[in-house]
Formats: sequence, C-alpha cells, structure tokens
Amino acid sequence: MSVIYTRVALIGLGLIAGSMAHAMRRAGLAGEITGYARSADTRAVAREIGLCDRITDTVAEAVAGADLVVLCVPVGAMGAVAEEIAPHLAPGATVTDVGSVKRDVITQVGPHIPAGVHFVPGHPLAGTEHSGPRSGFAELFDNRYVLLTPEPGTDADAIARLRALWEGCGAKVEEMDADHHDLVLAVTSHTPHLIAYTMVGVADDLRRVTDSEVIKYSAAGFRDFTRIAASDPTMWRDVFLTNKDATLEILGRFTEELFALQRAIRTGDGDHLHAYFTRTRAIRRGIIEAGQDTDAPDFGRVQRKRETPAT
Ligand SMILES: NC(=O)c1ccc[n+]([C@@H]2O[C@H](COP(=O)([O-])OP(=O)(O)OC[C@H]3O[C@@H](n4cnc5c(N)ncnc54)[C@H](O)[C@@H]3O)[C@@H](O)[C@H]2O)c1
Ligand SMILES: O=C(O)C(=O)C[C@]1(C(=O)O)C=C[C@@H](O)C=C1
Repeated sequence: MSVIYTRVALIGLGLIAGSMAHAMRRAGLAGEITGYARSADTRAVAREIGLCDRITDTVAEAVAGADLVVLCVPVGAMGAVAEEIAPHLAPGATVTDVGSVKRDVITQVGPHIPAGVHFVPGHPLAGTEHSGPRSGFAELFDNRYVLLTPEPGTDADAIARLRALWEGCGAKVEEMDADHHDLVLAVTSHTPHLIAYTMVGVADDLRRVTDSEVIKYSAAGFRDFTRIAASDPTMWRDVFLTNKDATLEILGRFTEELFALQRAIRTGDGDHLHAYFTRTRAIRRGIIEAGQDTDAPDFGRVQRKRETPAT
C-alpha cells in the first residue's frame, strides 16, 4: 500500500495510538509518524519501544507540518488538547479523533479548529481492557468497524483520505450521524460496560461473605465481566460523563426489563422467563444465520436507516 499522509501526529500514546502506529507501519501508510503524550514517563516508554519515528516533548513540535493529527486522549481531555494544538496546525491538515463518544467531542473540539483545517471525528470499534503505550498491536483494527461522524459540509476529500487510512489499517469504515452514533454505542458498548462494572462490584462485595468463592468458582460469563471491568477508569469515567443522556436512556430501559424479570422470578412466572430467553436466543441465531460478524452489530443497517428520507 502507498503513503496516504506525509506526516501523522498521534497525541496521547496509549492503546489506540500505539495500535494505529503499528497498523500504519505494517501497511506503509505514513511518511513519518510523530507522537506526543502529556506524561514524561509515557514519552520515555514510547521512545524506548520505538513506537513512532519521533516522540516530541511538546505538542507543538508533534503537530508541526503534520497533514493528519489524531487525538487519542480520553474523551474529557479532547477540548483542552484541541485548544493547545490549534495555533500549530498546518493549513489543509485534517484533525481526527478516536474518542468513544462523538457529539461531545465535536462540541469540545470543533470551535478550536482553524479555518482551512478539516475536522473528521472518528471511532474505531475495537479495543481491549489494556492501556498505555506498550498495549498497542497492529492487528487491533483488522476487520473491525471504524465509524466516521463528520458534520454536514465537511470536505469530501478529507473524509475519503481518512477512510483510506483506516481501510489500510485493516478496518471497515462507515459514516454515521454523531447523535445516532452515541445512541447506538450506548446500547452496544457503554451500558454493557456499566453493567459489567456493577456486576463485578457486587461480586466483590459478596466476596467478603463467601471467602473468595466468587473468584475461585467464577464461570466463563463472570470472567468476561471481570475483563471488561478491568478497563481504564479514566476513559470510562469520561465516556459516561460525556454520553450522559443516551446512557441514561438505555439504562432506564434496562432497569425496567430487569424489574420485569425480577418479578417473574419472584412470582414463579416461568413462561415469562422462557419467552424472554427464547426471544434473545433468536437474535443471536439470526445474526449467525445472516452470516454477519458475530463480534459486531450491523452498522450497515444503521447507516441505511439514516439515509432513508424522513417522511
Ligand atoms: N480502549 C479502548 O477499548 C478504546 C476503543 C476505542 C476508542 N477508545 C478511545 O480512544 C481514546 C484513547 O483510549 P486508549 O484506550 O488508547 O487510552 P490509553 O489510556 O491507553 O491512552 C491514553 C493516552 O492519553 C494520554 N493523555 C491523557 N490525558 C492527556 C492530555 N490531557 N494530554 C495529552 N495526553 C493525555 C495518556 O497519558 C495516555 O498516553 C479514548 O478517547 C477512548 O475513548 C478506546
Ligand atoms: O473489547 C473490549 O475490550 C472493548 O470493550 C472494546 C470497545 C467495545 O467494544 O465496547 C470499548 C470501547 C470502545 O469505544 C470501542 C470498543
């Protein structure tokens, strides 16, 4: 594959930036990769492992002359970082981000983008519970979705070039409205994470009663919860604070369903439980029979819905 950007600047050197650096190198997509992280320790590790071609001690040096700047910091820090880089951005450059929430990032970053610089927000739907500069790997985005959420009127060439970069990193790219993104992700990622955090918290409370049996006999489902609940606390604090409305909406629906199931258990209503579990099983089977990636929801369907004219 050929070079798509002459210089890519990665701001915030953790799992996602590290994985992007590895994936861009794998396919030769960037002429040069520069990197900056706020913490001197992180920069030292990034230098030690050769994460980028150049790790700079200031954000200004990292973005100078870059035709792509990728903000890879926690969602709550995006606005402050955008303000810091703004005076140093090259005319014609594209700024993107990888944040898990999109509307709030647009609100934070948008006002700092100078005229002549393009802003194309993005979100790779791929991750692990690990963080930091050593956690990245080239295959993270292979066959995973990246959602781009540009505002109407964004330069089409800037979008196309960023799309090509992500495809070169192995991803499938779709465009989506930012608000819709936040609602979909509240269902498929944010609320499930909150539930996992809660379940592991409950088990931890119980552990004191059962003398570690909860850990010793933990079954596969619970182990999966503990993996999710080991995710970065700063990242997830910011996700819930910035995708508040959508998460509360989905959490409200979840709580109603949970109360209905709780009631069915208390009243011995086996028919209700059986019908509910039959319905959820059918959803999983439907996904498999349709030959879709069982790891990911059908974002193509969401996109097609968006394109349907309002009646
Ligand atoms: N981890 C995932 O599963 C995942 C998946 C998709 C998207 N994301 C999003 O990607 C972004 C980065 O997540 P990550 O998992 O790579 O996190 P990470 O914790 O591995 O890395 C974040 C990096 O940002 C740096 N940083 C924090 N605040 C900063 C600031 N104010 N200025 C400069 N650097 C700062 C940290 O030192 C660290 O190097 C987040 O917005 C997150 O929502 C994460
Ligand atoms: O596999 C994981 O560890 C993840 O949770 C990754 C995951 C998700 O699928 O929910 C988490 C947050 C992101 O914004 C994107 C991906």
